[in-house]
Amino acid sequence: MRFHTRKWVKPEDLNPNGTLFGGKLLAWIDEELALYSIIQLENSRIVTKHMSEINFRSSAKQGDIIEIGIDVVKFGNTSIVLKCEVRNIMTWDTIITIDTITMVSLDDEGKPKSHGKTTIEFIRDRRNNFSS
Ligand SMILES: CCCCCCCCCCCCCCCC(=O)SCCNC(=O)CCNC(=O)[C@H](O)C(C)(C)COP(=O)(O)OP(=O)(O)OC[C@H]1O[C@@H](n2cnc3c(N)ncnc32)[C@H](O)[C@@H]1OP(=O)(O)O
Repeated sequence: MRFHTRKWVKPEDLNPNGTLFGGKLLAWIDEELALYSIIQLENSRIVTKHMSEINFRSSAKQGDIIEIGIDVVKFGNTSIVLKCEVRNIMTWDTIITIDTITMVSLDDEGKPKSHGKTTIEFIRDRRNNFSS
C-alpha cells in the first residue's frame, strides 16, 4: 500500500466528541481516491460507484497527523477497484480500512467508458517516456 497524502487534524475537523469527524475523513478519502483514479486512468471524469464496508477502528485527535494509503485491487473495463487504509502517524494505529472502492471512468455524456488500463503506472515512467 502506498501512502500518498498527509492531513493535519484541525479544530474544524472534530466531532462533538473531540475526535476526527468521520464525514470529514470520508471526504478526504473520496477526493484522494478520485485523484488517484484520474491519474491512473488518465481521465478527469471519474465517479465513486461503490464502497464496501467501512470499518472505523480508531480515531485521531486535534494535532494528530494522518496519512491515506491506496492500493489497486483490480483494473476493470470501465472501473478501477481500490482499497484504502488510513493510519495515525502519531500512534501508528489504523483509523479506517475500506476493502474495496469502485471508481468508474465516464465519457462526456456521463456513461461508463472503457479506460484500457491494466496495470499501475508511475508518473516518473510516463515523464521519461514522454521525454525520450
Ligand atoms: C479538467 C481538469 C479536471 C480536474 C479534476 C480535479 C478533480 C478533483 C477531485 C475532486 C473530487 C471528486 C470526487 C468525485 C467522486 C464523487 O463524489 S462522485 C459522486 C458520487 N457518485 C455518483 O454520483 C455516481 C452515480 N452513479 C452513476 O452515475 C452510474 O451508476 C455510473 C457510475 C455511470 C455507472 O452506471 P452503471 O449503469 O452501473 O454502469 P455499468 O456499466 O453497469 O457498470 C460500470 C462499472 O461499474 C461496476 N459496478 C456497477 N455496479 C457496481 C456495484 N454495485 N459494485 C461494484 N462495482 C459496480 C461494473 O462492474 C462496471 O465495471 P467494469 O466491469 O466496466 O470495470
